[in-house]
Amino acid sequence: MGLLVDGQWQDKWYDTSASGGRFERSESQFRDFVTVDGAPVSGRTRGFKAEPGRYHLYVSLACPWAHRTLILRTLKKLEGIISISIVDHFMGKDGWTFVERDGSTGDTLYGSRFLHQIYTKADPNYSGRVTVPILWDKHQKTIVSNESSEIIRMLNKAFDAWGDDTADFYPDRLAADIDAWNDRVYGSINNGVYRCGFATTQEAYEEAFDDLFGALDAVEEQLSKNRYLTGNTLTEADWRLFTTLVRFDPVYFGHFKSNLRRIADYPNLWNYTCDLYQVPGVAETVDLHHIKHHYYASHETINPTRIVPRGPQIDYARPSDRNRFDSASGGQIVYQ
Ligand SMILES: N[C@@H](CCC(=O)N[C@@H](CS)C(=O)NCC(=O)O)C(=O)O
Repeated sequence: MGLLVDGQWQDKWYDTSASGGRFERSESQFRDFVTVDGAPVSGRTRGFKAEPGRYHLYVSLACPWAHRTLILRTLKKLEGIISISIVDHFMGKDGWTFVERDGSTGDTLYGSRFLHQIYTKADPNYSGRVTVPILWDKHQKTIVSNESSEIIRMLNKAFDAWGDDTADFYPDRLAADIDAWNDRVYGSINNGVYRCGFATTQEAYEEAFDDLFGALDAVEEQLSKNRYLTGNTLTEADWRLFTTLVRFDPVYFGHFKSNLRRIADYPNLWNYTCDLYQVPGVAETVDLHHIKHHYYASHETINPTRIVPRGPQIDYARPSDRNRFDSASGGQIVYQ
């Protein structure tokens, strides 16, 4: 674990001393957009045109933020349009590294050893964390974006000339609702599990823990009445939640001490997780070996022995009860 300072790699764990033991995620720094016509979006100066074969995703199969981009790439049928490199699951003193094992591909573009070399290729003086995912432009040899929430918006719309233009995970009519769920889910759940796990004071941990389970209760309630977060349409908000839920029982419950309840203890959240897992193509994006080995082995301050637990036994492919919601009924429960 480390970061770049003026283009130089430094091995450093997160510093929570200035925030009362609270983990605060830093803002992503590359925030440009691929657009259909290549014009920069408002407020930005760099423009990137959507073209097949031009862009590349650097991802970790362990990372929930990168996982979102893999799911959108699959569901929008962009596998042949946007290539990928998968980093190793272990993140040690060199940060994310490229090793070919357990399904990791190495850096298929440049053969680099470390992900930080991709950041310094884009900006030799970069200062900041070296995170996945990265959307890379092979033409200009630069990072377009390292912010997953914005990368998935690009994958959803900009490549429709080649991908599946019938699938829209951010429809205009639901945008406000999706944004509202994203806000709640990001702070309390997606980042909430990290706020529990990386807290370094009891107070910071308990604050994050209460917030996390309060939000999970609210989502459970919503999912008792609707198949998906915003009703009967599967949207980006669901995929953003899913990548945390699928890691919850195998990792966050134990490793991050997020252990008031398992997802399997919430009838609606559990069936919803299985339902989303069973959407064609999604199961292939879930790699529990990478997920468990990454967290348990990489976070030495939390798990100094680096032992990866064998359990729990978990079956996301089991039948779910979510088809009790009939799409024609406006999200009301229809018992069969
Ligand atoms: N806001 C970023 C967060 C990405 C992120 O934090 N990724 C983690 C992996 S799960 C990472 O690469 N961490 C390395 C580090 O913080 O040094 C996004 O959503 O894209």
